[in-house]
Amino acid sequence: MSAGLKLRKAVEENNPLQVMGTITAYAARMAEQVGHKAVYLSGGGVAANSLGMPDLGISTAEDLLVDIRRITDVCSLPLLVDIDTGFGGAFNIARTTRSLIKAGAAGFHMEDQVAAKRCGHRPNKEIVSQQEMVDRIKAAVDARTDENFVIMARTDALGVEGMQSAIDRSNACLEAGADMIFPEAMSKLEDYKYFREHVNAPILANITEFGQTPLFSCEELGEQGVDIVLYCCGAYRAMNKAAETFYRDVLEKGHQRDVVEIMQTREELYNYLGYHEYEQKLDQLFAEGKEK
Ligand SMILES: C[C@](O)(C(=O)O)[C@H](CC(=O)O)C(=O)O
Repeated sequence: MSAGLKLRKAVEENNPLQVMGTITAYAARMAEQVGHKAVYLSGGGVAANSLGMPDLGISTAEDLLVDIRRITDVCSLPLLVDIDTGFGGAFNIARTTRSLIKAGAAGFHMEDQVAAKRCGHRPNKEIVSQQEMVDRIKAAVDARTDENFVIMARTDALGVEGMQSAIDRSNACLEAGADMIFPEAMSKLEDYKYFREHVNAPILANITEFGQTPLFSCEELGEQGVDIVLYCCGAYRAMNKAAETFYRDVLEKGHQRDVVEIMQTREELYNYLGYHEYEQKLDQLFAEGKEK
């Protein structure tokens, strides 16, 4: 079953589907083993984690592809990827689409911001015309080499032009062949319901911390008709806070004894990695040589 089909099935079977942001291959392994059904690669996450840069359209498709391949190599869950504005014109979007499929991604979301984009929860966003966004979607649909690969249109119009524009843009994208819709930065719970009633396709709610959207629960969102709940950066933020605590504590105290309790143990790490199985394999493979 292709990754895209896996994602479509997961959306159908889970109401709503929780999609977990996993910034690294190891985090994806953890999310899978904890029991999640789908994972996500955040554009802001790649910029911050892999490049040490802000989410302002600085990363390239190749930056993303490196992280995608690492994740799909070790995690069998469908991976949804944030491709910002698609990394250029129609031919670039086509290339991005094909490269993501080859790298094993299940789908992407592409947005209607201008190329010099901002995080969706920041002020002063600018969006391209509806026609330009429709052309972006058409380029991706036309380039798709797996018809089940999910093309999700993200619209940042709500905070710029209002609800009606977000609905109109989403419907235009669906007509152009998009499969799912991501209305960015909703602030009211009932807006999801209204939006879903006017957009006949699965919709994603991005429940990102410290942004415009309150931390609605999965149950509350499900009641509004939301199909997918995205936790794009939560685990990453938690990891970063823990790392910062470690750095500060060791600097201040000259030892790490007080922060050991917030750490994952060596054994836990090894279990997620299958370290002991690897070791056994190594011993089996080279047993003969050792006996001599
Ligand atoms: C979804 C998002 O594009 C991301 O990069 O993960 C960001 C998340 C965030 O900044 O909290 C977004 O623009 O919403």
